[in-house]
Amino acid sequence: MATSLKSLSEHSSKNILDISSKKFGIIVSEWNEEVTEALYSGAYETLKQHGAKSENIIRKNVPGSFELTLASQWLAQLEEIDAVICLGCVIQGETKHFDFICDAVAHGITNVGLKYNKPVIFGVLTPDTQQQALDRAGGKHGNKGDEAAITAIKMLGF
Ligand SMILES: Nc1c(NC[C@H](O)[C@H](O)[C@H](O)CO)[nH]c(=O)[nH]c1=O
Ligand SMILES: CC(=O)[C@@H](O)COP(=O)(O)O
Repeated sequence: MATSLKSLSEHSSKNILDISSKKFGIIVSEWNEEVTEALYSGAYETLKQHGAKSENIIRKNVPGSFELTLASQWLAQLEEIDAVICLGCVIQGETKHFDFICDAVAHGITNVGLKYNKPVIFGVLTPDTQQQALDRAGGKHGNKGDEAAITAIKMLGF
């Protein structure tokens, strides 16, 4: 279902896990900062609303989405981290650079989750335009950061 047909922020809180003792790493790409800061706010607030303690939410920044993979490995390898949320926004430009980044990040963080056997969440927007990004970072289609946080919680309750 396309995002345009549902809100990224809509979710059921039924049977949600008690996450008061869970520790989360959130990695934020600095590219398209207006968007990624909105994603971070959504993810942070959603975790808090569901019982996470602020001292158990560890934020790290990376230069761009391509660096999310290595940074997710640095956090996922820490025994005390229960889940990692990767937040970024890769906007289509004139060249194929977009494709290489998106492909690398999607495959990269998938492999980190498999390697360390813990949730590593793909909270990366891959829009064609800035407006599409803003629409999904607290705009008319909700907030991808909310969705990423809920996904992490649900995976911990698997
Ligand atoms: N164009 C975007 C980038 N580009 C930077 C890369 O992510 C990476 O930091 C660089 O290639 C050095 O390794 N990053 C984004 O997150 N969003 C973009 O739109
Ligand atoms: C996704 C990117 O790296 C992209 O924004 C860079 O733009 P361009 O493809 O025009 O160099």
